[in-house]
Amino acid sequence: MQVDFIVIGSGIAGISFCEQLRAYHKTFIVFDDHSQQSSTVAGGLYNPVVLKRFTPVWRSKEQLEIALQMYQTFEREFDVKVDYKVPVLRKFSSLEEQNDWFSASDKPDLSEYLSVNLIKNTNKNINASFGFGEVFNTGRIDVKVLMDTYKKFLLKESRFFEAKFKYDELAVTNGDLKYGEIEAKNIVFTEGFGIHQNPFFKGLPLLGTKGELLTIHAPDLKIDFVLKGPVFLIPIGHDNYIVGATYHWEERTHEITLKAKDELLTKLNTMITCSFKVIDQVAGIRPTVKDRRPLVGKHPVHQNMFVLNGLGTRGVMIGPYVAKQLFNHIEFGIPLEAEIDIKRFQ
Ligand SMILES: Cc1cc2nc3c(=O)[nH]c(=O)nc-3n(C[C@H](O)[C@H](O)[C@H](O)COP(=O)(O)OP(=O)(O)OC[C@H]3O[C@@H](n4cnc5c(N)ncnc54)[C@H](O)[C@@H]3O)c2cc1C
Repeated sequence: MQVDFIVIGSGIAGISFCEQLRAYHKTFIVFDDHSQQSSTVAGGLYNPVVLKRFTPVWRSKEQLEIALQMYQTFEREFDVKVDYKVPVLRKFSSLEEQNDWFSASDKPDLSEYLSVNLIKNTNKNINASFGFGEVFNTGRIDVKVLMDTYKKFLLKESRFFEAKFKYDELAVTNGDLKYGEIEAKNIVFTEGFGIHQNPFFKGLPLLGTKGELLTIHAPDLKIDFVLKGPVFLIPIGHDNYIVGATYHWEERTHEITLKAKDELLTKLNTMITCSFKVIDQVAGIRPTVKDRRPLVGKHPVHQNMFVLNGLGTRGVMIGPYVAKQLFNHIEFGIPLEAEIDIKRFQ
């Protein structure tokens, strides 16, 4: 079998890159062994503002434009709904925070994202005496539907190998790539935290930040917006809500922990007063990077070997943006932005 690309990983990074390949009619196959689950568990939220400090996300405008276009195309092509345009309300915990918000909303790079109206709380099940500020251009991608749909599509086309990619079985001779019976012009690694097993790129400073989320069932809560307090509370339908997430830098496993559950429940209990039941808990490792920028680029020796990683805490927005840059770089020779290029670590 001959293909233009082998892609290792079918998380948000892998799917975003494959969507570029599909748009340009490239042939490709995908390997995934489900060894990482950052995308599988992700809350799927996109939001152009850092809500702790009221600053814009790096390249927020460009990221949103490219990402929303990709999800829209995805919905059209595969006839599924993945993009839910849900508002995010930031809960204020003091008058000082309200003031900080209103001075931020005056800044040119934030004014289109932060509402200037103070929203009063009218829901008796929410604790928010200082009210909320609304963030515009936010939403939630149903990453599970995105991934399931894509896997089904790839399986139908016989392009999906549900197997571990064994790095030592990749033969690289004079620039030709061969893996078993497969000959490829290029290979792109989108393995998330799995990069640490990859002999070609494991030297890159991917740190990894474990995160855990709960799903709760809260029939009395009745909110149709994302509530941001000490944690996010994200409505997902049927009176269920995602609560999260935690950030832990020392543990690097996919095990759920009681410690994280307690931490999330303690924070949640400062936000809502009604009763609820925890119905699920999940964990994953975010592919975070030392300088908080993605890891994109070409292997220093093998010219047809590439990496697309380091999507960090915001894969939904940044994935399509960097996938497009990598594709344009490979196919049209357009230089990568210096800030995302792995050359910065060489
Ligand atoms: C708890 C939690 C909540 C989050 N919430 C959000 C959110 O609300 N919004 C947001 O934008 N981001 C969120 N994120 C971050 C987001 O999940 C990541 O940025 C994103 O999923 C990274 O995608 P990825 O494709 O790079 O990596 P991954 O999702 O880890 O995908 C890598 C894939 O490669 C496969 N793989 C690895 N090695 C091999 C191999 N040798 N052979 C075959 N397959 C291999 C793995 O099985 C995996 O499927 C969250 C993350 C966590 C953990």
